[in-house]
Amino acid sequence: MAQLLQILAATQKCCSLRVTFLLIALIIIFFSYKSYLNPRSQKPESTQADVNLTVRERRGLQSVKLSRMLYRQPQVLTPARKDVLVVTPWLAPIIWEGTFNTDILNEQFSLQNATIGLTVFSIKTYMIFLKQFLQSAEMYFMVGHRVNYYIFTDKPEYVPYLNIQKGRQMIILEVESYYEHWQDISMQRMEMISNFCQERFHQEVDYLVCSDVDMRFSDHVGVEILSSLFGTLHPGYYGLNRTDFPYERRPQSQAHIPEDEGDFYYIGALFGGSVPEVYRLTKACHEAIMVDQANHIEAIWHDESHLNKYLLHHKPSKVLSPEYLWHQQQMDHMHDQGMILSKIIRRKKLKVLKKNYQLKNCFEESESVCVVHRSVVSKASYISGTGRTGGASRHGSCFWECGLHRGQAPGSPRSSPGLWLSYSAAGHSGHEVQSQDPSSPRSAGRDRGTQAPRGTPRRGRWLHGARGAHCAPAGPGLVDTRARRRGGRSLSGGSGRGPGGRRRPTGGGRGARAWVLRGVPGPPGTGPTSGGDASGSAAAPENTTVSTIRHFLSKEDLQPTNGCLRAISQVRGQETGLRNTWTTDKAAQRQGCSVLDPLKRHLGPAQREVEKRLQHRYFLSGVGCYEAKGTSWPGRPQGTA
Ligand SMILES: CC(=O)N[C@H]1[C@@H](OP(=O)(O)OP(=O)(O)OC[C@H]2O[C@@H](n3ccc(=O)[nH]c3=O)[C@H](O)[C@@H]2O)O[C@H](CO)[C@H](O)[C@@H]1O
Ligand SMILES: [Mn+2]
Repeated sequence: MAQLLQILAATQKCCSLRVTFLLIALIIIFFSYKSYLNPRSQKPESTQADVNLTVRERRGLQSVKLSRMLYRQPQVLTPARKDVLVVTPWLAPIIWEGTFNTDILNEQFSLQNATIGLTVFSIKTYMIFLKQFLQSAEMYFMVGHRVNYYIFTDKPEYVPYLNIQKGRQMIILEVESYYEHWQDISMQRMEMISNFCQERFHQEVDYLVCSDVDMRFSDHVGVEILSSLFGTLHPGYYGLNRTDFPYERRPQSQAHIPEDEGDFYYIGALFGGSVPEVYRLTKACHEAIMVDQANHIEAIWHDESHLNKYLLHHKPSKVLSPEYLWHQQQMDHMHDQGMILSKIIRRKKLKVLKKNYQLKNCFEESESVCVVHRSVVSKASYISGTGRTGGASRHGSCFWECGLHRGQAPGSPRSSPGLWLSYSAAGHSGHEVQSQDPSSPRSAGRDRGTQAPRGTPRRGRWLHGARGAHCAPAGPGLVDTRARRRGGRSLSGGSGRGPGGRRRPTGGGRGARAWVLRGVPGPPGTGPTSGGDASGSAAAPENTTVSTIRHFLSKEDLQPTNGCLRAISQVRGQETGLRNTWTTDKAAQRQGCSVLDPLKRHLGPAQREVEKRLQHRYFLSGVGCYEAKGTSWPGRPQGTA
């Protein structure tokens, strides 16, 4: 009996031990499963570390450690989307919400240990869009993956300081834009991207995403978009016949596409792929642009036309649906398209910011860039783009003013009349006006925007000389890479040219100045993704966030009160007449579009002078210079079926 009791006790002990072990094992399994099931809940750095280990082990031909994922089985009899085309005839997926599993994609992508480069251009006044673009990218672009932002700008000192996430870098590439017209600047991107692919991208990143700057991310854009070559469907032309696409139709242009060809109409604002593919694309487009230039023809939609030609002959391996680029302003005027898309678009991932294409106002309040037009003569009155009057305006993270002033501009160290534009980060009430005497020889060249024939090399530059003190962006983690790069491998183009020296005739790449801002974990609440103030401006060094761009007009150019608007209308009329390619485009004319050219023939000497001296042509053309008959939306011909 005693023996029996002993055996029973031993069995019980053994059982309780087993139960304890079982419980511990269950707890371990539970926690590890939880994190497998929800990779997004993992910290990006721990995911990366894990993946790195896996990749290292695999590369060293050691054991492969693959994580276990649980997800819904693909339903072979239930298509993910029935309402839209999800694959092209050349078997490239068209990326629509509902067709992919982000967690699987993230996990698989992490195994590649790849870095993504996001190129964006903020040349001249387009700097106004950069902060919001970057802030939103920090929230939504490739979250959890390594990202290099490549910011091409002619004004590195105006690049906003942001606390970027760990594993990300902001690389400011100083390039000189020697073009007067926004169309040229837009096209010049092809050349610059191709140059920098050779120069550095191929060493630094695996994929490139090339984007406009006048946009903001409004939802997640992740690795689902990446492939060797991708383009994005233009929302304005979704579902139209190829004959209605605004391809370049003149056979004289390299971008020419005949009416019986074409798959889709791709938007110029978002494309990308692997570095070698993006290099091929941008190089081919740049070369085609150069041939066109030599033949005195400019494709109807500039780089976008050439992009469309390229993607027709080099089929992209992925196509992004219009969910990736929402253009509300255009949709408002393309009723049918808006109707079609509103039914099928589940998410709007990138939104084009509003630009005021009308003549009425200098600027318009857009989603979070608030712009106030101020006609200041004797009394300070403010007229906002939305019709509000009185006082300055603060909205979102930016504060903007534009207007005329006689006398002292806020914070101006000297009094001079002029049209000026200033911006400052939220939380900063002051203005910094960089004074420049309009009559000084230094300001007579580039800064004043004297007209030069297209492509003419120009002397002088913003960033050297007396204003050097303001030049280098400041801020924690910011490294001027010039020294390192000069000391490193040889750069075929040297360092460009010295102050006052001659610009290289090609546009950027070799020898450009660059600064790198590395993402470091900021104090809690300061990062844009940490749920705090999205402006991230609390720690911003003054020089990089508070800046002013000034434009000078002489007194006689401007009439009181409405002078600003009048001058702008005149310049715009002039510019439109000079530049808009629709005039010669029969297809556009057939669609009832014409160029707004009310003032071209009526320009007197004074107005010509204004036109000559306005260096903010870009800014104006950014505001808009088109008008189409029968619609208030200008821009493109209406693609009615
Ligand atoms: C949303 C969309 O449809 N975008 C395309 C469209 O016009 P957009 O009206 O969007 O062109 P845009 O004025 O935004 O110019 C394109 C880009 O060039 C850069 N930029 C331009 C001018 C300037 O002074 N400074 C500067 O930095 C900037 O990054 C800008 O986002 O057509 C262009 C060519 O006609 C391009 O193909 C754009 O990608
Ligand atoms: Mn744009």
